[in-house]
Amino acid sequence: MIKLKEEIIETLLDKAIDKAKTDETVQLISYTKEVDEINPIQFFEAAKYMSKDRTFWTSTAEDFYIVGIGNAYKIDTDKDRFHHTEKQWQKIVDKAIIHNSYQVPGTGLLAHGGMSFDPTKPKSFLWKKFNHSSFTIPEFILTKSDNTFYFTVNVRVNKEDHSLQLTNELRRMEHTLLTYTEQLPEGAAIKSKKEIEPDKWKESVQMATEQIKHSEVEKIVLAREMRLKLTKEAEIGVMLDRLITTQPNSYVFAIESDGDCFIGTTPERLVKLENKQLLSTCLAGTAPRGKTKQEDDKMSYNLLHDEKNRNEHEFVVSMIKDAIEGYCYNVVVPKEPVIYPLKNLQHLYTPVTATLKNGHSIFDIVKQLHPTPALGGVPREKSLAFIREHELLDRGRYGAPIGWLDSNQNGEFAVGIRSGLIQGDEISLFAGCGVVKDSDPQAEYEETNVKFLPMLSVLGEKL
Ligand SMILES: C=C(O[C@@H]1C=C(C(=O)O)C=C[C@H]1O)C(=O)O
Ligand SMILES: [Mg+2]
Repeated sequence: MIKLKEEIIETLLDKAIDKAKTDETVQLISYTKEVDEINPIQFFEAAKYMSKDRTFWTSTAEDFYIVGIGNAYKIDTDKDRFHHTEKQWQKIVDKAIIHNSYQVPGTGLLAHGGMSFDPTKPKSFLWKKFNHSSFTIPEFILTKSDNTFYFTVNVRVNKEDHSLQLTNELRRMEHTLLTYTEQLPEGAAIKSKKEIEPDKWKESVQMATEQIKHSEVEKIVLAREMRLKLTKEAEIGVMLDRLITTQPNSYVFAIESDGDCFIGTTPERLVKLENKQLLSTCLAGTAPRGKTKQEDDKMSYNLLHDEKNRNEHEFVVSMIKDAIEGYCYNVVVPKEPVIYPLKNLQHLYTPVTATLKNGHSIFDIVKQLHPTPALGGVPREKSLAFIREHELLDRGRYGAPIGWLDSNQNGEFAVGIRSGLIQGDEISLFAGCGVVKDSDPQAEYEETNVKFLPMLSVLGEKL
């Protein structure tokens, strides 16, 4: 195994401190080395008392993990978020001293974070700890890719720093993070559960169908909230661990912000970019899973041939295709969706592949795509206006882009659904569904119930 020699870190730090002295600026150093196998959940847990800013990301199908601890830099903004974040990020990348000999996507200097669903909506009390857009460059990152483990340190250096002192401090933190062996604590369970105004929500679905029948609006996604009280403070590590083992074909994510935590297990990829190759996903149209193989196959067949669900899905496909065409070439869209099976439900799925044109970034694509009709509606502005007026919820980060990007222009964003906001011993869960002209409020209500299950089940709810 190649390990970065400790002297190199010291040399890098010396170089950066000298530069900080001459330029009168703060320098950002990033160095990456390969380390022995380590469980990403343990790495996350090890930092429990070290930082209130931890980030967790995995794609369970690919066994790919990024876990971030602390922040070397934060790009936070409420206004003009794509432009501002991209400009800041580019500035940081241009000036940083990067030592990463691996070039593996998701290693080295990277930003991890997300945005709110609707930046025009004033922030409510529920989401007080989350800005409309916030990206962290973690101080310590563990990346697992192709069964290889990488440890990255991003450190800010100023002219008063001493390289030996800093090296010792970093070495101490590294030791704590990489050698933690405590068992996971006992998870919290559900003490009480409250659906927020379910009848009013069904009325809003009815109203949406009326609007769809009588105007040019064709689809509106409506979400609702369930508030849980737990037996003790939520154990984020335990929840992540359980989500990973129970949710195949999904992303499992967590973003902490000053003690609150947005957590979830979403199957919905917004965009993945690797060496200019782009993959986006249309995911809309839902059925439960069958109890037997035969019943399951029948439900898949019915979903694939159901006009209402195909309609819901098609809106997403045509929008994503239109949205990326100006930014990409070689856009390939299969003609028919296939089934995307999850533990508790199944979706219609169409993957879209393309090659990103030079001069564009993952932010350009996220900006174009969000919100897709899988979370907003058709047409975009009119459906958003309906949501703003009638939804009984501040979505905050629910349904919004969450993900990471590295300094080599790779990155991945998912849509933050099947998710919840943890606040100590309470959690708000969110679930929504695509309302079209022939939606039945009771059936949509039941669809949202199934979408709550992945999060409820890791808190001990028996299915
Ligand atoms: C809105 C959610 O999911 C979205 C709505 C779907 C639908 O209505 O069929 C399916 C997948 C997602 O695009 C959610 O899970 O909260
Ligand atoms: Mg649906």
